[in-house]
Parts: sequence; structure tokens; C-alpha cells
Amino acid sequence: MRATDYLKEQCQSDWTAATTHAFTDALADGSLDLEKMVGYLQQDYLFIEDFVRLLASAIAHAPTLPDAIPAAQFMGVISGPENTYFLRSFEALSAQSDALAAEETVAFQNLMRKAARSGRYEVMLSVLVVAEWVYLEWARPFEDRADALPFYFGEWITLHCGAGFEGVVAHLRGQLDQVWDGLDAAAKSDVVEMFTAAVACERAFFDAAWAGFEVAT
Ligand SMILES: Cc1ncc(CN)c(N)n1
Repeated sequence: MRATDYLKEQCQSDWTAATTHAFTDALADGSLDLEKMVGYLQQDYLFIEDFVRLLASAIAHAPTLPDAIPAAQFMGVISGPENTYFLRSFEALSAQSDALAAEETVAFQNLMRKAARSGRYEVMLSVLVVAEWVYLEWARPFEDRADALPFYFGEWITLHCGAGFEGVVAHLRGQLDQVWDGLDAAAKSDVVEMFTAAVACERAFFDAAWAGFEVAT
């Protein structure tokens, strides 16, 4: 079994909850309350800030240039089309981009900062794999609906599926699968801990978004 499949199995109930969530169901059928979408986007923009730093750390710790290139190209997507998606959405929804981090966001930021500071590629990958693989799994079934939705719903789906994004997830998973075999028991246990903590953070983030993050005005 692939290491990343084994890791997913260790937290299957949180995984299923995060990838089949009422929040993303409502986003994909266009019925999501716009206040909830704004609250989610404000908190997710804070998430992205630390995510970019974590991705940069992983790029810096990749063993070879070919290992680093796909993540470096993905950085261009996050800081290009994804960043402008946020800015256009805030404008279209008459919302500001600045917000105070909610508890669930702080928990995720702390996990990403811990992974980035660890200096260990496998620990960084544990969080990155979760963040992108969870999003691919929820978004992929909705790919066909994206074009019919307002862009702030539809583009959030298309940014997280399609051949390019599938390739990002395949690369990150492949990197973690590859390094896993060379880890000792303690390092494997650290990976399991970070991976399961990240999945719990994803679930908690969607739960909080569905309940409604406080909107900054
Ligand atoms: C909380 C969270 N997790 C993952 C992703 C996907 N990049 C995201 N935008 N936000």
C-alpha cells in the first residue's frame, strides 16, 4: 500500500468529513450563504499566507531540482491566479481582505509554522499533501458544475481540480511516498501525527466556515 493511502486510513473519519462537507456541497450547488463565503475567504486568505511560507520551505528542502520544480511551479499558481481569485472575490462580494484569525485558522497556522520550522522535508510534505489532496477530493466531483456558478464559487472548484492540480497532488504524494521508506519509526510516527493533525484542521476549518466565521467589516 502507498504510504499516503496508509496515512489517510489513520484518520479516515476526519478525512471523509472534510472531503464530503455540507459547506462544499452548498458552494458547489450555488446555495451557500454569501456571508459564510466571505467569512471563509477572509480566513482562508490568512491560511494562504502561512501555506506559501510552508511551500517555500518544502521547495528549499527538496533533495533535487526535479523534486523541487513541480512545487515551485505550483507556487506560481498560488501567488498568481489563486491570489487574484481572492482579490476579485473580495471586490465582487464587497468584502475586505483583512480579518483577525479565528481559532480554527490559528490552529492551522500554528501547524504549518511548526512544519516549516521543523527543517524536515517529510514533516513539511505531511501538511502540504493533506492541504492539496483534501481539496482535490472535495472539488473533483463538482468539476462539471463550475462554469455555471458565479466565479467566486466556480473558480474555487476549478482551482482545485483538473489535470494541473491533479499533477500537483500526484507529485506531493509521490514525494511523501518516496521519503517514507527511508524514515525510522520515530520519524514515521511524527509524519502520522502531522498528517492526522492537518486532516483534523481541515475538518474543523470547514465546520467553522459552515457555522459561519465572524465577518470582518
Ligand atoms: C484550509 C485550506 N486547506 C487547503 C487549501 C487548498 N489550497 C485551502 N485553500 N485552504
